[in-house]
Amino acid sequence: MSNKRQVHLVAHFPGVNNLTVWNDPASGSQIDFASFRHFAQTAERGLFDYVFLAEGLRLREHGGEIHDLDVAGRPATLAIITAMAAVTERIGVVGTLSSTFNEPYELARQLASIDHLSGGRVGWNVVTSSDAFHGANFRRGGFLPYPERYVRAAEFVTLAKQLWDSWGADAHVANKHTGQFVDDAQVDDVRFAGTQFDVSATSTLPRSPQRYPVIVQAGDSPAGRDFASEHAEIIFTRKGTLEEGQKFYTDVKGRLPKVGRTEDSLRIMPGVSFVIGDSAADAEEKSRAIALAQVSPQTAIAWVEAIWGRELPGLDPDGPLPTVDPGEQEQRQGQVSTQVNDRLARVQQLRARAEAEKLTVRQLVVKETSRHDFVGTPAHIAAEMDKAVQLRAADGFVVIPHITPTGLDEFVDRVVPELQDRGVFRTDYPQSETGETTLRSTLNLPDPQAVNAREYEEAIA
Ligand SMILES: Cc1cc2nc3c(=O)[nH]c(=O)nc-3n(C[C@H](O)[C@H](O)[C@H](O)COP(=O)(O)O)c2cc1C
Repeated sequence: MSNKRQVHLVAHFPGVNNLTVWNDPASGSQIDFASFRHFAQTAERGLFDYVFLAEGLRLREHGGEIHDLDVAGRPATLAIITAMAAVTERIGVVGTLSSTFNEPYELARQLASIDHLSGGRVGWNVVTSSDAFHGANFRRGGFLPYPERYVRAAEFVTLAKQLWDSWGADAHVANKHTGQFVDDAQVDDVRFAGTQFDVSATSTLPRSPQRYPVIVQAGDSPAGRDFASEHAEIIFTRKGTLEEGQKFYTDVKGRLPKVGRTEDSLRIMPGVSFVIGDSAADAEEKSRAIALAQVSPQTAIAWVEAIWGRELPGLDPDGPLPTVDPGEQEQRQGQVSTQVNDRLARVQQLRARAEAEKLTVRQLVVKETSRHDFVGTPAHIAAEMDKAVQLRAADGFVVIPHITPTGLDEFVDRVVPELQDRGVFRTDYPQSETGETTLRSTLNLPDPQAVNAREYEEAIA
């Protein structure tokens, strides 16, 4: 292996936004297990670190109705990652699960179970979730005030780690001669009293192969970044360009020494899209066609209505932007990118862009929403990815195809060999001296520090 910094790759299952082209003839089901099996096995064939699922907790709405243009109705995360683990050997399985709406005891139990069942290949993307629209589905009946969300997330992860640590390494005795199954002295009761949780519990499970799932985080505020520097081993970010990436990378890695962590203990992985062509021109052409498929005429109108805060009957997607002033009606629920604080300012900004670049409604929405990060031949894409990693804009990428479930195939067949030829990507899954095959060992991450519960409780007292 070369001395160059190595590229990490993660495969994001498509399907939770308009970037997925579900009406392409090549697109398959987002529900059938065959889709998840194909995707996970393709990613494993490509030697990816893990397969990754985002999670939407409520169907999106537009004008008070289910938003009927986007993919909706995918099975729940924990069930899918468990099923994908069953049809793969080495690749990790990572799911997005909210710390605002779940309960630590139950989620810790589920994740430890999957860690056991998968031989130590599970990870958890800790998100705080976006708004009260999602919150209405839950017992809380709304949303946690913004400043408390990361407090809850930190308490959630701390309590979960105490539960995962509560069985000693040798507590599971199962001695057929003595008849002793469990060593009670090695199983601690967990008592946690924080501002969000008051829990007294005994874990029902022995320590799992990884002890803790690999912790991923997605959230960009200063509080989110602090949370990541304390708790996360991977950050999933949208900072996909070289400049944005380098700034983010320096900021987040700069927070680590303050909490006693090394640079290598946290990996930064932007989500990126790609379009592969036989030549640069071919790829550009494909990129334009995919962008148009991602933004149908109806999708363009719905997007503009969401920004304008009103219905816009009769709006021509191939004509100019509406001349009416924005309204006050929230059209879209459940999609962060269309929520605006100052509608008039946003509308003026869009009008200025449309005028300067001479864009129709649909062309403008394409420009605003469809960004293809890596466009070109396989060799070009590999070179650009390599460059971003060497220049510390990222440690690797969360690759997001636009077709379910076969959109990753071409990347694995054509871009992965180019990365290997450059000496920046593995040619096999690593074999550790101890024979470890956990996700954390695949990622080459250090063992995380055990949480000292007493210190934590003193700190928040
Ligand atoms: C790259 C990225 C991906 C995210 N994916 C999800 C997701 O799949 N499900 C979810 O509920 N929230 C997701 N979130 C939202 C976060 O949970 C969080 O609510 C949001 O980013 C606001 O937190 P912040 O102010 O720290 O950025 C994501 C955020 C980012 C930045």
